Amino acid sequence: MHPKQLLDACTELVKRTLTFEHPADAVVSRFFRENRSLGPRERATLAETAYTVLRKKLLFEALAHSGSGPRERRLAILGFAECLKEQSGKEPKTRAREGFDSDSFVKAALLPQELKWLKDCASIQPEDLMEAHRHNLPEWLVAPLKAQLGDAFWALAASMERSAPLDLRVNILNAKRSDVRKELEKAGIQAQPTPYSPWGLRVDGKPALARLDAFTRGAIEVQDEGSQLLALLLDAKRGEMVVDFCAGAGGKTLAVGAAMRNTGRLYAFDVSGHRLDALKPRLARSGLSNVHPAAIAHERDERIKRLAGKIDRVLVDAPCSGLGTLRRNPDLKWRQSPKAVEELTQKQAAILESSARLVKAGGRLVYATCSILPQENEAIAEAFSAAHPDFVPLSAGELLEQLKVEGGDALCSGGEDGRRYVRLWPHRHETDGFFAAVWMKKA
Ligand SMILES: C[S@@+](CC[C@H](N)C(=O)[O-])C[C@H]1O[C@@H](n2cnc3c(N)ncnc32)[C@H](O)[C@@H]1O
Repeated sequence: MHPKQLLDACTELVKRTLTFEHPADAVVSRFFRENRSLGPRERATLAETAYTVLRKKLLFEALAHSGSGPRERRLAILGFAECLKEQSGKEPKTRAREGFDSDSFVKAALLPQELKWLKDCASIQPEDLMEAHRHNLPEWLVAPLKAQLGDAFWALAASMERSAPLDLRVNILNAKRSDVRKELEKAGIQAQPTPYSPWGLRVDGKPALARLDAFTRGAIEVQDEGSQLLALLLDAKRGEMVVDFCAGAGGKTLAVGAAMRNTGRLYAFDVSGHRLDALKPRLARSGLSNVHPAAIAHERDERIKRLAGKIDRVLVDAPCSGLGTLRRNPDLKWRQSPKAVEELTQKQAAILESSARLVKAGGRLVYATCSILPQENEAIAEAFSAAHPDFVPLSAGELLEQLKVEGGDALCSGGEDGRRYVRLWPHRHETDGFFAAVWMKKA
C-alpha cells in the first residue's frame, strides 16, 4: 500500500477509536475484518498509530491546535510518525535490508506543509510542555497515583506510554520452559525466562504465534507475567476442588488447571457466557480435562449456594477498571470515570462476599484485580478483613517466598510487614498493574 493510502487508513481508524463507543481493540479488529487485504506490517502500523494517539492524546491534541487539515488527520500524522520511528528502531537489520527508511516513508505520506508542521512539533522540548501533556492521563487519575507513588508517578506515566512486552506462559502439563525456549529459538523467536514467574517466557518483539506448533499443541499461551503470578499465588494442588469465580476467557483458569496437573475439579464461573465460549478452544489446546466452565446468572447464583463451604481454593479475579493494563488498553484511561470506578467497587465487594462462602475451613481465598487504584484494591481487601474475622489475612510476600519466587518481596506492599499484598507496577516490574490479597478461612 502506498504510504499516502496507509496514512488515510490510519486517519480513519484514529477517527473511529476516538469516538470511544467501543473498546479500541474491538474497533481495530473490526477495521481489519472490513479490510481483509491488509498485510501484517500494514496492520501493525495501523494498530500502533491508533494506540499511540490514545496513549498521547493530550499532547497530540495540544500539538494539533496548530497545523491545517482535519483534526483526526493531524492526530494520525503524529501517531504514524512516532509509530514508524519506533518500528524502524526495533528491527533495524531486517527493515534496512528491505530498503525501509521510516523518514522517507513519512515524507512520502505527507503534504509539504504537513511535513513542516511535523518538524515544528518534533522540535518542542519536553520541559517546555505543560504537565498534562507530559503524563497524558486524565486529571482524576493523577491525584491518586501521585499519592501512592510520589516522584515515581512520572516513571509510571512514561511506562504507560510504551507497549507491553509479549509474555507467554508455558503449559507445565505438557511442556518444559527450557524446551519451549529452544523450540522458539529454532523458529527464529528469541525469548528469555520471565524474572518472577516460573512458567513465563518474555519474547523479543511481537512475532506471530498462532501458527507455531508450540501454540497449536497447547504448549504456550499468551499471558502477562503478572497474571501468571496471581494464578501461582492460589497455589492449587493436585486433587483439590477449586473455583475461578470470574474466569472470563480463562487466562488464569488454564494456569491453575495445569498447576493442579489436570486432576481434581476446577470450576470456571463467569456471568458472561460469551467470554466462557472463548475459553473453550484454549481449553481444547491445553489438554486439560479438569476444568468445568459454567455461566452463572450473578454472584448469588444457586450453583454457588450448592458449593458453599466445599471448595479448597477460590480465585476472585474481579471485574475492575483495568487501569493496570493501560499499555495494552490505552483507551481505558479515557473511557473510565470516577463514577464507573465507584460502581465497580460495589460490584467487587459483593462478588468477594459471595465467593468467600464457597471456601471450606482451612481453604484459601485470593482477591485480585488489574487495577492500580487503592479503592478497588486495598480498600476492598481491608473492608472484607474487617467484616470477616473468620478469614485470616496471609502475607503475600511469605507465600511468594514459599513458592520460591525470587525477589518476591519487591512485588509486595502494605500490612505490618510491608508484604501483605501483591502490588505489581509496569514501571517497576515490567508487568501490567496487578493487585492480590490472600486469606485463609479459619479451621
Ligand atoms: C478481570 S475479568 C477476568 C479475567 C480472567 N480471569 C482471565 O484471567 O483471563 C473479570 C470477569 O468477571 C466477570 N464478572 C463480572 N461480574 C461477575 C459476577 N457477578 N460473577 C462472576 N463473574 C463476573 C466478567 O464477565 C469478566 O469476565
